[in-house]
Amino acid sequence: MRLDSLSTLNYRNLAPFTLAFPAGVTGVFGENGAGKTNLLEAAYLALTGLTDVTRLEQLVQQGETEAYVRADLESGGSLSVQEVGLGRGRRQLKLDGVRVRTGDLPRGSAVWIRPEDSEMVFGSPSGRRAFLDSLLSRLSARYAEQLSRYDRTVSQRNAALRGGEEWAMHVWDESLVRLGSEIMLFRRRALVRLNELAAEANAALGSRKPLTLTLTESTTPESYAQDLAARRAEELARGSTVTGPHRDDLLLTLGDFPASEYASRGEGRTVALALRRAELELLAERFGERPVLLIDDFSAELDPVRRSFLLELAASVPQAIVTGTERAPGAALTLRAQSGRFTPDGSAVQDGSAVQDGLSVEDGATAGDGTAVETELPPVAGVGA
Ligand SMILES: Nc1ncnc2c1ncn2[C@@H]1O[C@H](COP(=O)(O)OP(=O)(O)OP(=O)(O)O)[C@@H](O)[C@H]1O
Repeated sequence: MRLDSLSTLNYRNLAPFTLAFPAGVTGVFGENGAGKTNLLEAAYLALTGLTDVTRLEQLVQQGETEAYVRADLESGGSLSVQEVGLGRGRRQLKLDGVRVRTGDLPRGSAVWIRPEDSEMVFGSPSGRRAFLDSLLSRLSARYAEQLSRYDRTVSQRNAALRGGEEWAMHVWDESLVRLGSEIMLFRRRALVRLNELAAEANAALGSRKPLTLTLTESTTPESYAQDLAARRAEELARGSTVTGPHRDDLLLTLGDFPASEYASRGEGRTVALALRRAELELLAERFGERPVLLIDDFSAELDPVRRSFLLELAASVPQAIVTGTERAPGAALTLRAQSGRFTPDGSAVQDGSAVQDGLSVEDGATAGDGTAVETELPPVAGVGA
């Protein structure tokens, strides 16, 4: 998978641009607040259609009402264009000019490693479930579909519980058991390979304690219906569904103990990196192509083993974008980030635009020859994805 170029307009603090990326590693360095994370976030959104920001207007530059990102991609020898238009609570996706849903975009196109990944280890079960569900949804469109049906069923069932509609429960239970059981079985199957890959990555990170991933399930496919019936009174009293895969956890055991409670900060960071490498390898195995790797703030990684692991991982994929407050070693291209603008290292910013060795940094509405570049804002009004 290759990101040939990325364009943004009105995206957070980023000046409008079209950036061409070479194969290999692109290093982006600059001071705090320069827009490095925003660049990776925009790239991830354009590549996958995904964002974990719930209030989409946060992604739109202050003072503007709509934003736009576009990725020109190369995959298996063919080219495609993915566009995302953002407005207040709205997201419109296009693939080669045609409106699509997130699931219609290539699902193995990018992996994003961030400093806050440690929260997966130390935070609540919902963060670990989100990691698992997001990965499995990308591995299987069927999983994504069934999970979204299951989540809708839980919400509707909760409303019925709050309304005291005990008489309707058998209908909700039937859907819940069918969808929930499929989700549990899929998770169990996927976990076998995920576990192997995470253990390998943990060892490659020099950890002397083995890493094991297990599911802690609140019920099983075999006992789900009985468990729901047994907890009916409690559920009616609480007005919520208390058993099922939406309550499960991905237990990360390092050595003999749960990492969430016993790991040191550094060990937790190692576990988080192992999970991300496992994600990358699983997507590569599933789709037969290595994703674009986005690494945010490699320079925050002070441990030399983890730092070289990150840089080696970046070198193991056809293309990676690596940000930091210092230059990434071995980069094919180095960009300096400054106030939402990106210029090749060493080149002067001229009227906000620069061109060097196949890289073009085009600012605003005109390219070098004065013609319009890909920054026209597509209509996003009245749509949702
Ligand atoms: N919607 C928005 N409109 C305008 N500016 C925004 C918006 N959202 C975030 N910003 C600004 O973008 C700036 C750059 O943030 P970013 O996280 O990309 O910096 P960074 O270069 O990664 O910094 P660090 O090295 O500290 O991680 C921040 O100063 C933030 O206030």
